[in-house]
Amino acid sequence: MRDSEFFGHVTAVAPGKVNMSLRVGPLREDGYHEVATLYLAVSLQEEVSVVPRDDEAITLSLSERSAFTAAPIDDPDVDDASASGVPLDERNLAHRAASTLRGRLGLRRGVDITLTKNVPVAGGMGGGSADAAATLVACSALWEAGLTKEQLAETGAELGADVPFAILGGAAVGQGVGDELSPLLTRGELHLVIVPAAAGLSTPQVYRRLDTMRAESAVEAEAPRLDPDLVRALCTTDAELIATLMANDLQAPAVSLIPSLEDMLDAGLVDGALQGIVSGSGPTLVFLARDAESAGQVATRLQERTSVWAIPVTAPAPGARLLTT
Ligand SMILES: C[C@@](CO)(OP(=O)(O)O)[C@H](O)COP(=O)(O)OP(=O)(O)OC[C@H]1O[C@@H](n2ccc(N)nc2=O)[C@H](O)[C@@H]1O
Ligand SMILES: Nc1ncnc2c1ncn2[C@@H]1O[C@H](COP(=O)(O)OP(=O)(O)O)[C@@H](O)[C@H]1O
Repeated sequence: MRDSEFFGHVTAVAPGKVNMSLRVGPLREDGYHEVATLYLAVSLQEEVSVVPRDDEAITLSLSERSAFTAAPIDDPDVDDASASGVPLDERNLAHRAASTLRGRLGLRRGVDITLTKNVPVAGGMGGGSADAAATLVACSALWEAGLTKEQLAETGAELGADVPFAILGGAAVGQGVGDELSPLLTRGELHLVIVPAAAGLSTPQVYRRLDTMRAESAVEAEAPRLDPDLVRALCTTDAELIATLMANDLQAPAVSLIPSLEDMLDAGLVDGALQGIVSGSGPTLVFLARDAESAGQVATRLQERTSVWAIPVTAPAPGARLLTT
């Protein structure tokens, strides 16, 4: 009897991410934008358990240990899949991951998937992508597929632009639509504070708002490019220097959709953060702190003064990996 059959389940984890820099080029014909981004995996992670079934069904449930299940704000422009919180059907990225991998392997096996969501939903931290990454890793082990991380990342790229990074983890430059990764060798640790918002934002909606804002101000989008000083500063985890170079082209559109984010960004700086930006497409905010002690203080002060939830995290964190087999 094989290990996975003996235990009957496999559990994998995958990290949420922040974009320490996100530069967005013009809208392409395929509806995507060319990006140049500096991904950083954080210690907030999703957990996915898979149990084999006797039939071919793929089922999904949310564990009671989940910290987040919130739905995003209503938007008539947004399709159902993005407007219904965490869908527990074939629209869920974990479901799609299991189904895509099964198809690639030519298998007809079913699986029960349980998600423990610790990354804010629709928050710009790639929680769904982390679920997909952890599902690929867990199902690959359960089905004894013998695939490399690179092969899993290839399959992941079919599911979403951020999925390959959730498999890789650590720190990386992302190009193309965000799926062409160059891993960075970093030394040291960064201390961040994550501030989730009460409601989420739809990623396509934020990209669309950027296009509209650019069109209205007659700004021609240029080919996206990362500041090489920022990449160097990240490799040496030089928090002071990173703080001066963090940037996000999706911040202005996210703030225009949720104006109160601006006040919260100011509050974090008043409370001692070196810098604060919107994470990816938002609305989660990420503050960079000088060290662990400072991150704890920023989080405590923000919570006391504004009654938001502020979570100190560390980075870089490892990519998707098995907890048990
Ligand atoms: C903005 C970023 C920053 O890392 O992530 P989030 O902050 O949402 O997590 C990414 O670009 C999002 O990645 P991800 O959420 O995986 O995107 P996908 O599911 O592949 O695409 C959702 C939609 O976002 C838009 N999109 C995504 C990526 C990209 N480079 N250009 C785009 O215009 C497209 O409208 C696409 O249909
Ligand atoms: N496993 C999943 N977890 C969360 N949301 C998911 C998942 N699968 C699909 N979705 C859909 O994708 C949207 C964005 O998910 P998420 O990855 O949390 O945010 P973001 O793209 O901002 O990082 C959600 O609003 C939801 O409708």
